[in-house]
Parts: sequence; C-alpha cells; structure tokens
Amino acid sequence: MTSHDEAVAAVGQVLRYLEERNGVRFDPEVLENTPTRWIAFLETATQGMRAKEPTAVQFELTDGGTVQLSDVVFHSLCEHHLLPFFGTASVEYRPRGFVVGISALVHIVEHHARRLQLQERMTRDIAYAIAVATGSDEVKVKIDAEHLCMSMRGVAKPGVRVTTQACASGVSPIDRDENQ
Ligand SMILES: Nc1nc2c(ncn2[C@@H]2O[C@H](COP(=O)(O)OP(=O)(O)OP(=O)(O)O)[C@@H](O)[C@H]2O)c(=O)[nH]1
Ligand SMILES: [Zn+2]
Repeated sequence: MTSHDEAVAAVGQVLRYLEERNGVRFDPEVLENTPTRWIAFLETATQGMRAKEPTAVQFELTDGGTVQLSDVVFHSLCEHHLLPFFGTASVEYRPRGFVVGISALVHIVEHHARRLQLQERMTRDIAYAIAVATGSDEVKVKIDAEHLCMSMRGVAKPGVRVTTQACASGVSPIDRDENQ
C-alpha cells in the first residue's frame, strides 16, 4: 500500500532528478510544496475512478424527439504519458418514455473524463453510461480532442484534432423490470 506521503516523496525525487539532470537548483518553496500540489492535481484529475456513476433524475415524457448536448468541454489525462487531452463532447439520445435531467449528461462526461484514459474508451463508456441512464436504444457520442502528448512531444504536431464516435443502446428500466 502506497501512502499519500510516499507518493509526495516520490514526486520530490523526480524534482531532485531534474535538478541533477539539468544542473539547476529549484526554489526551496517549489521543492517543499510542488510535490503536494501535483499529487492533489492528480487526485482531482482521477476522481471519476473512485466516484460512483452519476445518477439521473427522470421526467416522464412520450414522443420526446431527440436530445443533444454539444460543446461539453472536458479535460482528461492520457494514460500513456500522464499528459492532458482535452476538447469537447457532443452527446445525443432518443428518449423512451422519459427524459433525464440534462446536467446528468454533463456529469457523465466529467465522470469518464476524470481518470487515466484512452479517448476511444472514454467515448464508448460515456455512450454506454447514457444508454443505461436513459434506457435509450439510440445513443451517439462524439468527442473531439487535442492530445498534449502529440502537441508538446513525440510527433510534436500542435492542433491535431482527434475525433472519436460511439453508439450504444441500453435496456429501458421498464423492460428490465418486466424481464425479472
Ligand atoms: N488510440 C489512442 N492512442 C493514444 C491515445 N493517447 C495517446 N495515444 C498514443 O499511444 C501511443 C503510445 O505509444 P508508445 O510507442 O508507447 O509511446 P511513445 O514512444 O511515447 O510514442 P510517440 O508518442 O509516438 O512518441 C502513442 O502512439 C500515442 O499517440 C488515445 O487516447 N487513443
Ligand atoms: Zn499520450
């Protein structure tokens, strides 16, 4: 079991490594507090991994057309480099007898962004979570993102947009109850 203090100390080691590697000295305030700050950042950036799937309030409605939310801004962390990837998600579903509170859809996007991620997995998991929350058999999710691991390093091509799409269909809670 790794404690919080051990994780902070490990980041301190990384800073000392960078001092030696570059022949520099960091400000003592940085050596003292930056490791704690970075661990705190990582805990925020991964809180979706330990939180429960958001619940959605339901409002009865038949023939609700489709519901689409666009430009839901998110920030996630690429699991390969621990660097941010960020952009917008667009989600759409066709209600089956009820609609859900629209903020729940944003909470679902946040929940799957705040973790070490792969963009394709995030897209698929958001689609599935919306299908489960809405019982809809027509869910579409599109994510458009820039990966700092491609902008700042590696191929070093800023501005490349990566677009991923996924569809999902869930089981309506009504159908699920009837099948039990
Ligand atoms: N499919 C997919 N690939 C990703 C994502 N985030 C990062 N990657 C890629 O994961 C790969 C990691 O491959 P490695 O060869 O281990 O890493 P690397 O040597 O740092 O690769 P370069 O980034 O090309 O320098 C790279 O091609 C990244 O571009 C993602 O969300 N989805
Ligand atoms: Zn990466």
